[in-house]
Amino acid sequence: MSDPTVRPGPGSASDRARAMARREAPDAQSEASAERDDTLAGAVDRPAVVLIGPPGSGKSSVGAAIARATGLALRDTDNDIEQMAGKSIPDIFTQDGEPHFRDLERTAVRRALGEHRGVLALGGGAILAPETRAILAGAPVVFLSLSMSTGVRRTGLASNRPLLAGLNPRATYKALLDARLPLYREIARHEVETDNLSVAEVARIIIEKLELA
Ligand SMILES: Nc1ncnc2c1ncn2[C@@H]1O[C@H](COP(=O)(O)OP(=O)(O)OP(=O)(O)O)[C@@H](O)[C@H]1O
Ligand SMILES: O=C(O)C1=C[C@@H](O)[C@@H](O)[C@H](O)C1
Ligand SMILES: [Mg+2]
Repeated sequence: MSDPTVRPGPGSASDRARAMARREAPDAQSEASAERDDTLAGAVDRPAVVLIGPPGSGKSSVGAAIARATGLALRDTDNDIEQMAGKSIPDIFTQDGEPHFRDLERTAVRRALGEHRGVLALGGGAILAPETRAILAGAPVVFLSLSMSTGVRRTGLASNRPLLAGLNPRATYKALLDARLPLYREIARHEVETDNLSVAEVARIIIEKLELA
């Protein structure tokens, strides 16, 4: 996978973006940036890194570790969706249904891509939307991959993942992986296999690959 932005020169757009991200509040949203929403999504130098992967792959925890280590701001579109809806993700699924959740998610991802310059963690199913895959083209997307057994273990104790709440989590997780793997790989610039790595190790690999520090 080629990556034209991994080795930016001094004073490059990426350097400026990182400097701005350190100054910016994570969810600062000016009127101007709201207007830029549609036009700038997909621009190559924003955000600094976009994390994708199935539930439990570590997008939120690795994102937080990268943010701590680099000083970049962290944004997680799952949090943005909960703010937009004024309720938790399980409540959105239960009360409004998955299609409504996916609508909110498309909007949240488009906004975040247009205005956030730091570390961006996406929800596990965000890449299901063709529109989202299209606007991710050119962004520094990192796919955190993992096996079914690791995914089931990491998500097993959490009750906040409505898609995995069924009777047979292993089969559900396998079906989810099978359906999504080609989509994650279609848009990823880098893939980090996380089964045998700690959160800190995954974060360090990404920081080095994308020269974020
Ligand atoms: N590389 C890792 N090694 C060990 N534990 C990990 C690793 N990555 C994530 N975890 C643990 O797995 C759990 C799920 O991680 P996390 O919430 O970051 O996943 P996620 O990709 O954001 O999931 P979701 O799509 O549901 O938001 C957490 O308890 C986290 O500490
Ligand atoms: O994998 C998925 O489809 C999801 C993952 C989470 O991050 C949340 O976005 C939501 O629970 C759906
Ligand atoms: Mg998460």
